[in-house]
Amino acid sequence: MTPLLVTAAILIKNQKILVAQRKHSDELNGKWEFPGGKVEANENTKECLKRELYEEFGINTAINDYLGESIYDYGSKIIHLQAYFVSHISGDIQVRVHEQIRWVSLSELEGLDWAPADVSLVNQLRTYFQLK
Ligand SMILES: Nc1nc2c([nH]c(=O)n2[C@@H]2O[C@H](COP(=O)(O)OP(=O)(O)OP(=O)(O)O)[C@@H](O)[C@H]2O)c(=O)[nH]1
Repeated sequence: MTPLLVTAAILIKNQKILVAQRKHSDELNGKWEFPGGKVEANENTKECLKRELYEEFGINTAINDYLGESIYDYGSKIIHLQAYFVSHISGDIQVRVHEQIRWVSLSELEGLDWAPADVSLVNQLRTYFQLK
């Protein structure tokens, strides 16, 4: 099975990280994730992330450093997540596709019910900021 390439945004403001909860109707039923989505045929990962953040929240962003990746086998599909640090450039956040969003501190990340593929990214983020 070919892994699906999916991007994820680490958007930090006032030392809080933006996290988003998938809809309860969704396949990952209310799990928390870093916003982003599937890379389309005509774009690279950074272009994908900018597009997804505009579609999901109506915001313009700049895509910065690469954090890392997580490859997770859900059984029916394999997700290859690639995460980047992102800056919010303009536009007020409108929650268009998620159940809700939250701004959480690094230490609060661990208490959320994450999509399984994201657990490794959360750990990488904590390591990046040397919380482990
Ligand atoms: N965006 C995003 N997707 C994730 C994360 N973790 C994770 O397992 N996924 C999975 O990766 C896939 C990406 O789906 P998506 O629904 O966000 O992407 P999309 O907007 O391009 O999809 P669509 O066009 O089908 O609505 C889903 O299967 C989702 O369950 C994450 O942190 N962010």
